[in-house]
Amino acid sequence: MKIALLGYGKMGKAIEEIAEKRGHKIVLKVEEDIENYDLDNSKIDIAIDFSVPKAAFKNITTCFKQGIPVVSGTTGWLDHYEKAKKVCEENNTAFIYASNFSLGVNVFFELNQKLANMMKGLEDYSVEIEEIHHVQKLDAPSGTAITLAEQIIEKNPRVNGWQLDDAEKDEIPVYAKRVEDVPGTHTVTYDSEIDKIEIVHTAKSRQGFALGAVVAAEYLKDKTGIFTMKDVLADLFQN
Ligand SMILES: NC(=O)C1=CN([C@@H]2O[C@H](COP(=O)(O)OP(=O)(O)OC[C@H]3O[C@@H](n4cnc5c(N)ncnc54)[C@H](OP(=O)(O)O)[C@@H]3O)[C@@H](O)[C@H]2O)C=CC1
Ligand SMILES: O=C(O)C1=N[C@H](C(=O)O)C[C@H](O)C1
Repeated sequence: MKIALLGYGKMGKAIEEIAEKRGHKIVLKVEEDIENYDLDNSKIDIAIDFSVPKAAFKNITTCFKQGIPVVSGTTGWLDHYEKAKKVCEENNTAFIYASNFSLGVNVFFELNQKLANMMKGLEDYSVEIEEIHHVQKLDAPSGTAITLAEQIIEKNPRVNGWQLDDAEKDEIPVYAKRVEDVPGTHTVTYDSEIDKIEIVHTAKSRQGFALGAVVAAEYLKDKTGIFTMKDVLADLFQN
């Protein structure tokens, strides 16, 4: 595949390494906030966007308007997700967004939903989420923590929302910590007077995120429509 990397920071570089190992070619690297770059759809099969929250929507929709499918992992821009989907559909191309492309985190998401379903009737337990990331991270809480919170809200009718730090009784408090060099740790805790249940995912490097994004790009390349990591994993486990 000929890949355009929109964002060539920590993740862009990790994706380049894995994509090249899997036989793909990086044909464009957009490293910073530049106004115009050459998106020639005859030279690009797919774009992978890991940039910054304020640039993601423009990067993604510029590709769609050229008929280029997009894998996006940039977090902190999701207020515009529905609009991005519309532009994708209008231009008959393809899109996958995931707050976390790591295969391990996607298993963790399944676990979180199952646990939320089991805990919804147990009123003595409160629930909270903690995420820890490196100090350069621009957004808080992480996209992954928001996905975890949304999954719990969907399963548990006693929970009506989430808040960073101070939450109301019917909301999930989400705590965001910033520590040098941490790639990403997420913990969901259910606590009662009697005991505590915790599930934790600890990324040891950025390799898992990068591999998942390249696998998603391989899945998306010749498709049309809006997909999620659930589709990618279903395809992976089938083959
Ligand atoms: N979904 C997932 O699995 C994961 C998602 N992420 C998310 O990916 C994003 C990138 O993370 P990370 O690589 O660590 O961050 P970095 O800051 O290391 O990289 C982002 C890069 O994007 C560049 N950039 C700025 N403006 C633009 C623009 N308009 N177009 C293209 N690139 C631009 C930045 O340049 P400059 O420094 O000059 O501003 C920087 O080099 C974040 O939102 C993060 O949360 C991260 C890991 C996994
Ligand atoms: O910025 C990061 O580094 C990460 N961002 C994603 C998020 O916001 O959830 C995914 C991962 O945790 C690393």
